[in-house]
Amino acid sequence: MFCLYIIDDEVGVRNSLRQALKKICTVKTFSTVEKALKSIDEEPVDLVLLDIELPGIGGVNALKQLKQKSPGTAVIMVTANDEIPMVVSCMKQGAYDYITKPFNLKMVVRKVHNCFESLHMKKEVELLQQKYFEENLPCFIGESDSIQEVMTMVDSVAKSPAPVLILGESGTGKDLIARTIHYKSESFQKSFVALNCASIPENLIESELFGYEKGAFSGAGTKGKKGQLELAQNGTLFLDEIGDLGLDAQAKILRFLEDGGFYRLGGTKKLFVKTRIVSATNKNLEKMIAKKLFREDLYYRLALIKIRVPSLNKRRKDIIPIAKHFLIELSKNYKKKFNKISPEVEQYILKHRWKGNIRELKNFIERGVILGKGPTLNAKAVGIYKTSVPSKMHNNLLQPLPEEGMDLNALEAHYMEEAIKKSQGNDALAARLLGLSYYAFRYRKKQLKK
Ligand SMILES: Nc1ncnc2c1ncn2[C@@H]1O[C@H](COP(=O)(O)OP(=O)(O)OP(=O)(O)O)[C@@H](O)[C@H]1O
Repeated sequence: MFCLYIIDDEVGVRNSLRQALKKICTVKTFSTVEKALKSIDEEPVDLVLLDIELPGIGGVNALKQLKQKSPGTAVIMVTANDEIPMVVSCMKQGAYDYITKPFNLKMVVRKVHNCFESLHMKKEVELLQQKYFEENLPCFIGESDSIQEVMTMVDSVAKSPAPVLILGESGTGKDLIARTIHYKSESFQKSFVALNCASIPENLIESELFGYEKGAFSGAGTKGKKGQLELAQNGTLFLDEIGDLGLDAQAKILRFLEDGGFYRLGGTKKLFVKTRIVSATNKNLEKMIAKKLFREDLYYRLALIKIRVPSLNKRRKDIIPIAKHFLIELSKNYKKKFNKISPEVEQYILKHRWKGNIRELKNFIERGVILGKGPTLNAKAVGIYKTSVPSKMHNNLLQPLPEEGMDLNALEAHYMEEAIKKSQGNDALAARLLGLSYYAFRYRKKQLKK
């Protein structure tokens, strides 16, 4: 049952309203707003009937205080006929509605009833949105100030249909942020369609984006096909790697952003859809504009709202929470019982430069979960070893630098090859022989082959 507060200094008003409304909700009455504000801590309130002429503080200030303390509470102002400017000001401050004195009690009951209905619908939508969110999105972890700022921005842009451009290095979470924007928007029940512009050959991208009519080109088939823009109708089209979009397709996307219209390939009829465009790239679009590889006018359209996702190395506070989150999630996926990261691995994780950002960190943990036994993720499982070579042995290898200089790369290549031979293809062992982490070794091995 909904809970209603009546705040009015006249006992007669409080009593008559209580009598009229007690059948449809739980009613509490207060003579001052201070008393009501204290009570909110113990019993949250759905709707307040607030007298605009409260002695002392006044209705407008009382409304401000109520909204500050309990932003989700609806407020109906109770007013005498001649206070219309004040009512207008209250509505601007977020009041739901107003009723005028002397009351028509039937009308009061109807207004309160309507308000409860809309609160009920709002709650249902919130629950549904939460369900969609949980079903479609993995958990987003981020404690650092910089990622909190990104999330605040996501919350505020989600509600508008404006295009958003997400910038950041590979693996920083741009895709996840694009999905979050969609599932926090009012069109969360509509489609979220993701198109990776880099993975589609240039000659196919336009038909993929805009669709085609039958017989538009050889191999177009007899039926025609909707493009991703149409499939995301009323929802969101996420254009990942937008920096890889060819100039022809850029021109067509620009036209769509200008008037919401487009043509299917081979089509003569202009089609209109309401699809929100969220795009992302790890490229420097401004440099691409200077080289005439990206249209400046499209850039300004796409980047009406720009979100920059910081690299993991710039938000080191998030590294351990994200690693722990992946450990638990991946442990569940692989039916293992990991629940802890050893101090040695934690130190490594904290010091390592995660060039591949969260994706690289995830792969690192996943490998440990697959190879290790648990419950602790230790150095052996993730393939990080300290050198087992006593340091005095290094001294025997060291020679003074020759006058003519030397080729350090050749020296490294020599010992890399020795270690590969000795370990007979076991990279973890070779890494240990050279005092390198598994990943550092693999990286150098790849460089060796180039
Ligand atoms: N804050 C986060 N919390 C938990 N998981 C995250 C977070 N950010 C990203 N991830 C996960 O990290 C992986 C990489 O993220 P995502 O694919 O969104 O990166 P991206 O920036 O779009 O990469 P690319 O530029 O290569 O497309 C995904 O598995 C994603 O779910």
